[in-house]
Amino acid sequence: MNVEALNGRLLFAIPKKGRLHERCLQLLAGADIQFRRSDRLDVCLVMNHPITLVFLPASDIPSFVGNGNVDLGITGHDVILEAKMQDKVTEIERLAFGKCALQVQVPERGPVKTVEDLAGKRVVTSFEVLAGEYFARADDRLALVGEQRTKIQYIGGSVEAACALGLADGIVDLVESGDTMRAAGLHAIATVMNTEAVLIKSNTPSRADHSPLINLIASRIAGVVAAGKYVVCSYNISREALPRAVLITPGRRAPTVSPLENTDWVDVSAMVVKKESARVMDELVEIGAKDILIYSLNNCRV
Ligand SMILES: Nc1ncnc2c1ncn2[C@@H]1O[C@H](COP(=O)(O)OP(=O)(O)OP(=O)(O)O)[C@@H](O)[C@H]1O
Ligand SMILES: O=P(O)(O)OC[C@H]1O[C@H](OP(=O)(O)OP(=O)(O)O)[C@H](O)[C@@H]1O
Ligand SMILES: [Mg+2]
Repeated sequence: MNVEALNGRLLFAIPKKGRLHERCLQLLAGADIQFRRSDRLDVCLVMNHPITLVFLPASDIPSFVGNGNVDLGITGHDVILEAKMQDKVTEIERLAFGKCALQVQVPERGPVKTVEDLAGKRVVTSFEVLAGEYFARADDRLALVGEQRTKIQYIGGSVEAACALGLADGIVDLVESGDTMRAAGLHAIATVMNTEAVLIKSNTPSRADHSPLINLIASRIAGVVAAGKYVVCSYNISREALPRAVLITPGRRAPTVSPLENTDWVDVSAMVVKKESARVMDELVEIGAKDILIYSLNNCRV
């Protein structure tokens, strides 16, 4: 890769592996950001925009973006706070994937039942900053000082094994389905924070002004995210029941209502949150709607 080739290009950091990688590639495809990544190469030119993609570990992306080495990035909200970069980056868009919770976990069959029981003991985590802040508050509440305070130890992975190995009395780690936690004989006793993947930009871009391109990419990505969250619901309803129907499907701005030829019925279509579409259909049936159809969206701009 020729360094010259990077000049003037927007640098966009993408997680190179892990839980966020595959979903990021889908998002780039949906936003029509085209590239060919040769084997193992972590820097790659986008063919149809003046953008260079940089593939990095998710936890390194906040500081690259925050320090202005990279203009734009996708990573977890959790690792932005862990890297203390929340004042150096702007979260442009929540991406609705990579959702999980950072939780305090202890052995299911053990003496520790609460955060207060665990305070002062040994906690192992990959999130030493967030866990440190959380337990510092607990220690302060309990007026623990010096050696009495919670001992936070960092390990890079497989944190869930720490209690069984005798390294820790509790851990702070991410939980999505809870399968990892349960398999390790642990259960959660508190939530430090909830997280999801976010699109971020640097507050101190160190190179050319890429604002128009950043806005274009952000708008395309927002469209792909919205298309995954909404469906279009269309149905026929009598004019008399229309006011009730509009309450059920208010749309994002307002529903589209078109008259049906030679009847006192109308055809209504509106965007509906995907997760709520079954309930919405039930309610429409109840007020006499007919021919209720749900369409999924490939892409949209809202
Ligand atoms: N089980 C999960 N479900 C949803 N999101 C997750 C999960 N685990 C991690 N994440 C999110 O993904 C981010 C990166 O974590 P991940 O474990 O995927 O990366 P990694 O540690 O670099 O990769 P790997 O674990 O494959 O070595 C986390 O900071 C969090 O925001
Ligand atoms: O609640 P669950 O659905 O089981 O997901 C939680 C697990 O996912 C992540 O691990 P990852 O797969 O990244 O492996 P790692 O521990 O090697 O990072 C996280 O560190 C938890 O261990
Ligand atoms: Mg991991």
